[in-house]
Amino acid sequence: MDILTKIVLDKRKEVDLKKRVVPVSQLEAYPLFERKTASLAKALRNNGAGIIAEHKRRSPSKSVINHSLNVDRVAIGYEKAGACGMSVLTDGKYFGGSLDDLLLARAAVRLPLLRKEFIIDTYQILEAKAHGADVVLLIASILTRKEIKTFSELAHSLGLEVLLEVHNREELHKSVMPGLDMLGVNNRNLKTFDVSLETSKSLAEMIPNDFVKVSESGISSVEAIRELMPFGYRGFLIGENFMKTDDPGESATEFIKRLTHP
Ligand SMILES: O=C(O)c1ccccc1NCC(=O)[C@H](O)[C@H](O)COP(=O)(O)O
Repeated sequence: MDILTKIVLDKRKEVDLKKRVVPVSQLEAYPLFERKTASLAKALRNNGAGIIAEHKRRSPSKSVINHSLNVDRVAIGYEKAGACGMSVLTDGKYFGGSLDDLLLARAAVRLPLLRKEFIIDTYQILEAKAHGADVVLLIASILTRKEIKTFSELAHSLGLEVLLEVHNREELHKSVMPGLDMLGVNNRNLKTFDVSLETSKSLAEMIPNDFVKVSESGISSVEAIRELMPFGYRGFLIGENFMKTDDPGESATEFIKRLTHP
């Protein structure tokens, strides 16, 4: 069984259990549920650097990346660096994240926050809103077209934006529809973990121009971003490259400085 299938099977069990402990009515009563969200799409359209900096402790492809940092310090560092937004991995089993990470990042910064999660149930979208997210990730390979439509409608009704992630042409054709805010191309094949920027380059021209294009994963240099910009990408999701250092905020600062002042 490939890792993505395994993650999704575990996620279904996890969500079923959570629903019994924290019912929707309780999520809707969280103070953050009423919060007015910020727009990541707008920030990416208006900011030359377009960096979405990620908080990621470990991953199936790299095991341990960094377990010694406080998420709020990382968030403050990313905000000071000039990132457009922050991605917070909330999966516990495979990435060492949690919804508390999202809450702590929310308390620390005003940056648009992406809940990076394997969303397979509307419940997780309500959870995202209740814990301070501005954006949810929908992964085309684990959802039907109907689910993508229902989930993005729910997200929008809560004021959340949607970043839809694809990895190939079939996923793109299956899932492009009005109402998505950003379209992300993941350079990492989530089944084999192979990473190639060619994935972003080859899919770029098939993405309608009304979506903000985001390139995700395996970006470790300013040169990579310069290669991707001519293909229309305005957002660049970077995790490991910042998180593997002792000070991800400082690392993001240097990176954005080099990008914007060549
Ligand atoms: O990162 C992984 O190993 C991974 C494995 C299986 C599913 C998802 C995975 N990562 C999620 C992401 O998409 C990345 O964390 C994100 O794009 C940042 O990537 P990177 O800059 O390469 O850390």
